[in-house]
Amino acid sequence: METIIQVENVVKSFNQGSKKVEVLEGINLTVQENQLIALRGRSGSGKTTLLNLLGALDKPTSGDIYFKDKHLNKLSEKQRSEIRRTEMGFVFQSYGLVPLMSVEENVEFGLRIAGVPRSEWQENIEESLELVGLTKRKKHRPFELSGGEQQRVAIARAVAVKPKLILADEPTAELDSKMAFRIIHAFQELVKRTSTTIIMTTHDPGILEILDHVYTLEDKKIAYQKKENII
Ligand SMILES: Nc1ncnc2c1ncn2[C@@H]1O[C@H](COP(=O)(O)OP(=O)(O)OP(=O)(O)O)[C@@H](O)[C@H]1O
Repeated sequence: METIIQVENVVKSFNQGSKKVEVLEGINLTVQENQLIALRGRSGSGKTTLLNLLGALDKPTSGDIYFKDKHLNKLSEKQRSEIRRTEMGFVFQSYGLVPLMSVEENVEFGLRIAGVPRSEWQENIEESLELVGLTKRKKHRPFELSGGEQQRVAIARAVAVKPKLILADEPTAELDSKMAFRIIHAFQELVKRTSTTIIMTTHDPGILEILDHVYTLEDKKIAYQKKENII
């Protein structure tokens, strides 16, 4: 099994006014490919901060993060952006959809910038829109959709690329529970069928219960949660 993410002694602090606030302190984490991982923790515990570091959107104050064999902190901004574009998918709270593009064009745009061969676009678009239940809305533009539907477009856009790593910040937050489980099952299928790894944050006890790998951020540290202690 290939290690996709290796985090070693990562510390992250922010300057808030004249104060330096430490959010993460000595984080160590190894993630293998083909895993679906949930990250939980109370509001403000640093979940988004950690996802930003794993996705090379931000740099740790100290410590090392490796994506496959690449030391993320040592890469140039251009190299980091190239990795984000071609090997990672993001489902973040501001969905980053292009307002002038329809649902299917937004997904297609994701495939284009990730460098997926054009011959695969149509099938990937159809498959990913079907997964999130938006086939019938594919001609609509984001402003015609609800928050939950926009969230599902962002999920389809990430899933369509089948990247090495998907980072998803509360991807099911705005969905009803039936749709939330549908998305989680789609994630489970994706990690089973392709070499994708998914790291998602969630507070939802029903979702935490069905996932095999749950990590908790608490007191600036991360801990692996044994299945029987999750809820
Ligand atoms: N750019 C920043 N500058 C200053 N402080 C920041 C910055 N980003 C995050 N923080 C602080 O870091 C802490 C952790 O924030 P983060 O968003 O990672 O938490 P979270 O666990 O994702 O919370 P939530 O569940 O509410 O989304 C918070 O106290 C926040 O104010």
